Amino acid sequence: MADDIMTKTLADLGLTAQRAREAQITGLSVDSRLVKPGHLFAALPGAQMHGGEFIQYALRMKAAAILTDPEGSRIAREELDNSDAALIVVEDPRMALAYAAALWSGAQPENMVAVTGTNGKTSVASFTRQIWEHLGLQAANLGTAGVEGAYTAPMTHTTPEPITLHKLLADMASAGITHASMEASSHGLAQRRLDGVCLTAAGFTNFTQDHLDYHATFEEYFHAKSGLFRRVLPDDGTAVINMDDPKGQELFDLVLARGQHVIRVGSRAECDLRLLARRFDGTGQELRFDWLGEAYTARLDLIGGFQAENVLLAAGLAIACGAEPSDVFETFRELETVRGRMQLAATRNNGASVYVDYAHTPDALMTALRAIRPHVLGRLVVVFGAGGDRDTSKRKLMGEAAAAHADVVFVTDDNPRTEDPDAIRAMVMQGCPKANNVGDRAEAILRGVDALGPGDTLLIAGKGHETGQTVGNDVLPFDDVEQASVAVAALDGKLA
Ligand SMILES: CC(=O)N[C@H]1[C@@H](OP(=O)(O)OP(=O)(O)OC[C@H]2O[C@@H](n3ccc(=O)[nH]c3=O)[C@H](O)[C@@H]2O)O[C@H](CO)[C@@H](O)[C@@H]1O[C@H](C)C(=O)N[C@@H](C)C(=O)N[C@H](CCC(=O)O)C(=O)O
Ligand SMILES: Nc1ncnc2c1ncn2[C@@H]1O[C@H](COP(=O)(O)OP(=O)(O)OP(=O)(O)O)[C@@H](O)[C@H]1O
Ligand SMILES: N[C@H](CCC[C@H](N)C(=O)O)C(=O)O
Ligand SMILES: [Mg+2]
Repeated sequence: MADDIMTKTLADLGLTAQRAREAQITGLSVDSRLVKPGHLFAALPGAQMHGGEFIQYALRMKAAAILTDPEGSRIAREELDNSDAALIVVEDPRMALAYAAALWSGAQPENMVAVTGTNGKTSVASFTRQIWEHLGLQAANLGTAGVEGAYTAPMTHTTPEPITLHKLLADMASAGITHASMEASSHGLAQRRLDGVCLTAAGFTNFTQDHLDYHATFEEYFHAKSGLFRRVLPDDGTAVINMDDPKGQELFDLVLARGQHVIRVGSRAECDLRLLARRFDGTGQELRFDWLGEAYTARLDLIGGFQAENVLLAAGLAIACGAEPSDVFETFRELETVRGRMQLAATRNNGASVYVDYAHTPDALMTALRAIRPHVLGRLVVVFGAGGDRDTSKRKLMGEAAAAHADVVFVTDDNPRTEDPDAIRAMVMQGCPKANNVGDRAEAILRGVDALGPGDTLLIAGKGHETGQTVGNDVLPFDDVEQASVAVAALDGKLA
């Protein structure tokens, strides 16, 4: 059975070697530690170092080809000169790798859509998949929470690097998945991870602060996101844009200049899918909207106005892939909240509710608190923290958002990673000096639940679906939904 190992030539992978050397490629890798004999090793320019530094190790592991940029080939000139391996030097090796990975793995689900934006990617990708499922299609979504739907698999990244991504897409296609929605993170876009994906449509949710640890400026962060429309979405693709976001118009102008199709979503008069009115109640909301001037009403069993925006964007993506609009709108009442996004986690004996949400940016925290407010009769309590080894400038802003939009605030730990948790909380507290500072997250949740009287609501923000607390390099089991039940059980004498 050893001879069933797949091999491809460089030409099969769309690559041309210098010095006209050919090679039979047995696999692709970006990490020298994973190179096997016959692999193509992509030596990429990194944030910490240049992958060119590792070409010597890849050659020692018998890599058959090296893909890199002029800098990488300069770093390893001597080793490359003394080697038989084929050498491919291009200006953008990440882009070349993305296409090579697509050609290596072959198949993708026929209808692929991607969604970018600071907040809402996972939610939109999930709602799109749920709409497709209700229309009887074989569908999956992939991103922060792994692959979900008619095909499931764990994932370690929101947008995995291309070798992993295309292996997954090929496996999904061969399992019969015809429709897939994926998240395009700004890291993924900046690093060309999804450039080899054949998109039918691409969606934009919103643009606010996050990841300023990775992107040097706001402009660079937006430039990475807009790459989905400038570069990845083909000329005949459809852009689905939330026009309520201030960046919506800029993207609309961009896709119009490229001649792509566009579906505008939002509450503004020019929108194709336009939200006209909504009414909130205890368990969800009623919507009135129109599609190209024709009016519809629908019920959503989802908490929070922003969920309606996410659902309409998902509807736009499904329509862009050919679904009948009125059939799409019929599915709205069936849509379920994404795990850890405005999820009702527990209810106290006095009727007070506890929600878990993944808000981990200043804007998301404000949005989540404002979204819950119309459902709250009494006080709104929040428990949240900010992640370690991540954008430090968002911490104080998150504190300010909590102080401005909640009545009682508990600042706690959220994945301190390798940072000092006390120092992270101190930075958050600068934005909400009157808050309670409780490092232990379980204790903070217990105290948050204890503070709830009749009509009050607690929002536990920041970890959503996560099942661990990362302290140093250890991941300790921790689940906000579970902790909410434990706290309610302890205080109200219920079984957890
Ligand atoms: C910050 C970031 O995105 N880093 C990615 C980047 O690594 P880097 O530029 O830092 O790499 P480096 O350490 O400088 O090394 C340069 C090159 O040498 C290679 N190398 C390194 C060491 C070695 O022994 N041998 C070797 O070959 C590395 O694989 C790399 O290709 O390029 C690597 C190869 O493509 C990625 O694996 C790596 O993702 C890391 C694992 C990561 O954690 N990324 C996170 C931040 C991320 O992408 N997150 C987003 C979601 C963000 C969000 O929306 O919240 C995501 O899509 O998941
Ligand atoms: N349309 C929206 N506008 C503003 N905030 C939103 C919106 N949708 C979701 N949020 C907030 O952002 C949080 C994260 O939502 P979601 O996981 O869908 O976003 P994401 O873009 O996938 O995040 P990540 O960058 O971590 O992958 C939610 O828990 C909610 O608080
Ligand atoms: N994908 C995001 C998730 C952040 C979630 C929050 N719980 C944190 O750890 O900061 C990140 O890695 O920045
Ligand atoms: Mg996500």
